[in-house]
Amino acid sequence: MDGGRAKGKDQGVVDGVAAMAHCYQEFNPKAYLQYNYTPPRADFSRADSIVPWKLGCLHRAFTEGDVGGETLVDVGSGPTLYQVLSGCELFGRVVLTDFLDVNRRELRRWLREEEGSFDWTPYLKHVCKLEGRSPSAWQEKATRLRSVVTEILPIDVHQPLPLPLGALPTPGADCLVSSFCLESVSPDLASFTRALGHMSGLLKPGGHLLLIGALGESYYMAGPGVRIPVVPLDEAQVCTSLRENGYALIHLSTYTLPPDMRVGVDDVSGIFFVKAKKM
Ligand SMILES: C[S@@+](CC[C@H](N)C(=O)[O-])C[C@H]1O[C@@H](n2cnc3c(N)ncnc32)[C@H](O)[C@@H]1O
Ligand SMILES: O=[N+]([O-])c1ccc2c(c1)CN[C@@H](CO)C2
Repeated sequence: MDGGRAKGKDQGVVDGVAAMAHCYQEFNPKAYLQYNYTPPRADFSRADSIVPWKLGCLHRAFTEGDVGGETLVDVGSGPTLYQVLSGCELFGRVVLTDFLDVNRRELRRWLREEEGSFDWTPYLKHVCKLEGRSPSAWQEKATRLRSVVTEILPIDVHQPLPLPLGALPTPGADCLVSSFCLESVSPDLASFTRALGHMSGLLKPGGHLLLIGALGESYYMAGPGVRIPVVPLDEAQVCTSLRENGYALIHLSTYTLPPDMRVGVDDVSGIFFVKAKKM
């Protein structure tokens, strides 16, 4: 109770979202990259490593022939670029987005080839191999990526209009990709579903959504002592949220973490990959 009045549902929503935003003030991009995007989770010599699985899903989804257009938006990019390594070959305009300036600055560091940026070379080489190209084509891919990433924008999926007005052409993006964002920024399942709806407002009807997320995760570490709560999801909840937001599911696949991929930085049990179409 606040001042003797029962808090309305809306106030509860505002408080939950504000609490999540507060958690993210301590997000440490370098630590996050170290925890999740280096071996064993990013071990390209292991068929059962998480990152090669994600890159394989993205490669297949982008190269089946039904996805295309001008604009690809990545929602909640964080400090990572792997999400668009396949998509960058299909779209003339790739928009990266994140809630935090520290992450947007980390992305710019790589795009501008500045000192101290994360080394995405193994990822570029792996995706070139998936594309049937020589791994030595990784520099071409890096050049392509740098040429099509036109903006790195602030975003808030809890706002009905998550991006600055005018950021996208009127019909919306041709394709959205988002990974580990919605469930790790929402206080509960209802908020996750609402945020999916807000995000979908960025996508044109008939456009495609590629969504990667955590299953059964209740927290993750975003730096030493920085523990961020996560909405624990199961596949059925993901499918229900998609349906409630007007998506037709095209494909859902899941990955179950082997014991040695559980490295103490979260309690995630599985990963889902969704390809869906906005009806
Ligand atoms: C778990 S990280 C995911 C990063 C990256 N997409 C990946 O695949 O690893 C979640 C990201 O969501 C961002 N975020 C936090 N609050 C957000 C909000 N309200 N709207 C959009 N993104 C938000 C964080 O800054 C962080 O970069
Ligand atoms: O194994 N991974 O590739 C990987 C990458 C990113 C993340 C996870 C696992 C699990 N936790 C989420 C935050 O909710 C972030």
